[in-house]
Amino acid sequence: MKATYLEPAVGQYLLAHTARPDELLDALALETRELMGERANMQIAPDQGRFLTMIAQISAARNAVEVGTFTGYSSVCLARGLAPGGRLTCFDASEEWTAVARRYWEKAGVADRVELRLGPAEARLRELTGGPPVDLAFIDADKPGYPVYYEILMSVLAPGGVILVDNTLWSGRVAHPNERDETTQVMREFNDLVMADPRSTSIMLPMADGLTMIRKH
Ligand SMILES: C[S@@+](CC[C@H](N)C(=O)[O-])C[C@H]1O[C@@H](n2cnc3c(N)ncnc32)[C@H](O)[C@@H]1O
Repeated sequence: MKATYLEPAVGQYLLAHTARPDELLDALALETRELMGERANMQIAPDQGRFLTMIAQISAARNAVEVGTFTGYSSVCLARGLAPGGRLTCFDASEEWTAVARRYWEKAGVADRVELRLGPAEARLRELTGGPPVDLAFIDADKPGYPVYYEILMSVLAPGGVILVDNTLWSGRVAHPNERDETTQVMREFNDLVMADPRSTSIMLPMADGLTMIRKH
C-alpha cells in the first residue's frame, strides 16, 4: 500500500474502494516480489494503475508513451485503456526486467499494441521527434532524467496532451527544507520547473508517492 500521505486506515479504505482485485495484475505484483524482493517497490501502486487506465480511456489516447517499464505493471494498465487502434511505446534500459513485462503483455492480450524500445531513455525518446504527436505519457524512471524526458515529451506532445509523472513527492521529503540529499533536490527542481512552465497546467496529486498530471496547452 503506497498511500503514504493518508492515515493508514483511510489509505486501506481508499484502496479497497478503488482497485478491485485483478487476477493478472495481482499475479504480476506477486511474481515481481518473488523475483526482485525489495526492488518490487519500484512498481506503481494498484490505485495508480486504475488511475492510468482511466486517464488513458478518458483521453481516448491513441499514441501513448511510457518511460520506465520495469516488469510491466503500469504498461499493462495504460495499454488496457487505449482507444481502438491505440499504441503504447515503452522505454526502458533493462532487457531482464522487461522480459517479465513482455510475458504479461501477452497474458493481458495487449502485446499487439505495445512496442518496447530498449536502451538509455534520453537517446531513444529523441527518436519520437518528427513522428505522430503523443497524447499521453507516463514518466517513472531515473529521477535525474526527469527534466530532459519532460522536455522531449513536451516537444512531441499534442496540444491538450497529458504527461503523468510518478514520485513527485519523494516520500514527502521535497516539502522539508532540511532534506538535502541529491534526489530530493532533483525532484524539487523538477517540480519547480513544471510549475513555472507557461506551456502547461499541472496538478500534483497525493496519490502513492505523489503523481503529477500535466496538460499541455
Ligand atoms: C520505477 S521503475 C518503473 C516501474 C514501472 N512503471 C512499473 O509500474 O512497474 C524504473 C524503471 O526505469 C528504468 N530506467 C532507469 N533509468 C533508465 C534510463 N536512463 N533509461 C531507460 N530506462 C531507465 C529501470 O530499468 C526501471 O525498469
